[in-house]
Amino acid sequence: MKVHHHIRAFEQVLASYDGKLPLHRHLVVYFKQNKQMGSSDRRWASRYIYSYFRLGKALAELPALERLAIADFLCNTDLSLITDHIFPTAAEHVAKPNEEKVAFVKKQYPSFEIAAIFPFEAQLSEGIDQQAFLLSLFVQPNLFIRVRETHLPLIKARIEEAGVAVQELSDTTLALPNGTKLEQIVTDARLYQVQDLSSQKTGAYFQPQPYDYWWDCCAASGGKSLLIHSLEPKVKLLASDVRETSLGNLQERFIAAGINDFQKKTIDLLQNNDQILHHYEFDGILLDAPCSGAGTWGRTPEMLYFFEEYKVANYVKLQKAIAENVVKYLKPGKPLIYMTCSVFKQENEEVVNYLLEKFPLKLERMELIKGYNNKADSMFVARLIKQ
Ligand SMILES: C[S@@+](CC[C@H](N)C(=O)[O-])C[C@H]1O[C@@H](n2cnc3c(N)ncnc32)[C@H](O)[C@@H]1O
Repeated sequence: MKVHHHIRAFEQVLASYDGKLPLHRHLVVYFKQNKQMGSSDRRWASRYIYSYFRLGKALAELPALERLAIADFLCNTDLSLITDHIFPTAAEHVAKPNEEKVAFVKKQYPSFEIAAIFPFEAQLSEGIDQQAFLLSLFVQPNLFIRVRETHLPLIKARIEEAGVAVQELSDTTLALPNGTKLEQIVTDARLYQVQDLSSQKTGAYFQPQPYDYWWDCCAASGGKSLLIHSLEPKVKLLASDVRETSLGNLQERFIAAGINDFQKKTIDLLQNNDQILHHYEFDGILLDAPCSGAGTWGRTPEMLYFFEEYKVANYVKLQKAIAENVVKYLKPGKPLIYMTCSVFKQENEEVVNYLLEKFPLKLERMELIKGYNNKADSMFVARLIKQ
């Protein structure tokens, strides 16, 4: 029977995964090693394993298959063979709104609490609607791209011609269904950057001026560096990160975007860097800090499933230490932009409060940019001015 085939495929992929690699990378390797799986098998196995992790830590006492049947029901509007087999009473509710589906699960499984999906004691940042945030974890976020205002009509038209539902969210932002093979539709990679909606919105806090010298001190592969450059192409940039390989990707992305005038350096901000940086003074610093990533777990639900709360305190230590090491290179009157993709107050407002107490910084404004109503990530951003 086909359902047993589905069950076996799910159980095998679940057993193969230990949470160490990102799940999408693990699946690429797993499917390569399991060539007998056809495209339909791969699609179902991916759907099952992602849905399974979206249930986070809820109903942990149930056997994996029962949890999967519930999770797959909550995350999808069509019925899977496994849900139909294990949780048949759910069939008539599968296309209903999520609030109703949650209420239905609660009726069948009285121990089900939606808050148990994300059961951390650490508080959420100011302004987050906990219920809306939790429900958003059942939904895969969109793919967002940032484009030049002048290119937007052409790019949008091409995507529409390819039969893909595209939404125009601003003069420079388009939203597409996740999984869209954009590189096959818009073949010139210089015309767009993949960047989450909330991440794009942090740009409103940067306000660079022409010929300013900015430092993106946790640059990774350059998402924020490219954003600041698009806001002010005459900005001078130093991009650094502790990971050299990320800076290699950054360089490739910059060159692909036609940008050649930037510096990059491998710098560990937990060390004393006065030797390398003593003569540097910046007009602005972007500190997109390493964090729990809890605002992005809609994209990576495996992180939600495997996350252990003690790690929040470790990230906070790292965030404070990195901030301490960069503020001294900022000119007076100029901004430090502190950002995380976390929803935890400890990593956001509490780090900002610590910085305000410890350094001559003044808070201009801060915000938790909520992505959950737009099928996007959530990000925190604060603009602090050195006195
Ligand atoms: C949230 S990511 C940055 C994302 C990036 N700004 C973007 O927009 O794509 C945080 C980065 O901090 C870097 N990082 C972690 N510890 C660091 C350290 N001790 N010194 C410098 N960078 C560090 C990580 O390698 C990671 O690339």
